[in-house]
Amino acid sequence: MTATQNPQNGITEEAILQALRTVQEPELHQDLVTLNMVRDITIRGKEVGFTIMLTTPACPLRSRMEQESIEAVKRLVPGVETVNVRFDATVRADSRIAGKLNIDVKNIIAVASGKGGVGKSTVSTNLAVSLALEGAQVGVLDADIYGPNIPIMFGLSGKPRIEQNKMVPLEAYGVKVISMGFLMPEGEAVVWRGPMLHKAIQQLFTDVRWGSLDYLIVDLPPGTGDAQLSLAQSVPLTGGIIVTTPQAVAISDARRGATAFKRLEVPILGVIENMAGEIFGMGGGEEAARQMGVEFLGRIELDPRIREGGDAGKPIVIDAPDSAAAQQFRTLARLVAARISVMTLLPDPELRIL
Ligand SMILES: Nc1ncnc2c1ncn2[C@@H]1O[C@H](COP(=O)(O)OP(=O)(O)OP(=O)(O)O)[C@@H](O)[C@H]1O
Repeated sequence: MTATQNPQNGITEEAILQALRTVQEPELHQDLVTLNMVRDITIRGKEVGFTIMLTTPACPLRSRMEQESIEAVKRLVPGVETVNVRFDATVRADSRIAGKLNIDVKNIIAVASGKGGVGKSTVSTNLAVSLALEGAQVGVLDADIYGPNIPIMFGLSGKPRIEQNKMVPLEAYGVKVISMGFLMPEGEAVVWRGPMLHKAIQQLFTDVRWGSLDYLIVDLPPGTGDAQLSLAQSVPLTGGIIVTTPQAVAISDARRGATAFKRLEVPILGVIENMAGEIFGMGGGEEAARQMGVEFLGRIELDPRIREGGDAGKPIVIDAPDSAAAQQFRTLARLVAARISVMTLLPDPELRIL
């Protein structure tokens, strides 16, 4: 930590840190100094500055922290006239992943649904692109062996290059993408079962040049069968997200999904209700989350532009960034990132399992 002390006017690094001890990180419920988030304090006359190191670039509460920090320093350190707050971010790594997989991925998030067609791939895609738009390093692993349509949603086609025996992910909108579809012979339906499936899924994690990733989003096949089991056994998952639609049938499927995650000891980040609106109604996802005792992460409304953009390889957060649905995806991404930073802070991973 560098600091220019200015003892003449009583403004010291220690006094600034003392003031910042009164500012809480709103999600983590501890102060900025205890969480080691304050860096590079500078003091020039009556002007002080420092960097707050966020645990995710997608932090939804940064303006609140900025305001509270400025107020605290001005109030508690006499003589300070100007406070410049800078932000930087390092995403914390999930301790369950570090060292277990031979890849540099900090967090692995699985997106699941009890049944097909509820918008799981749409959520995976827009969530990934939203996190990348916030400045995070993001990858998507399309493990949906029944309908690997992530490449279409990203507008990607062709096979990945092989470099030194590893696949190089294709890339769009700042997101690295690998799909089970790339491994399947074209036009052939492959029945992946048991050990074959297990091996194929594991390869998508370890035999790919992911580079450094903050978040790897895994689009699971719908349902709660072989593939999900295999995945949860092959790799440590930071958390799972369950996508549902507002209808009752979808909700009971979602509940099955939650039960499967719990059995596999995968922490549940929460439930997303997709396609909410006049046709399907709304509120079902929230009710399902309540019944399951997990967090409700939000609602994405039904918008034909989501389907059109998906088919054309242009996620709505890029194609119609000002639309309500795009804003809902952006908010969702910030919330998921915040939930993960809280989770990775917990000392005992067992505590995370709801
Ligand atoms: N909120 C929405 N509004 C309008 N259309 C949507 C919305 N969400 C998803 N869709 C459309 O619904 C269809 C199914 O979505 P998607 O492929 O994401 O579902 P899925 O659950 O991944 O399905 P699968 O089980 O086939 O993998 C797609 O055509 C998609 O564009």
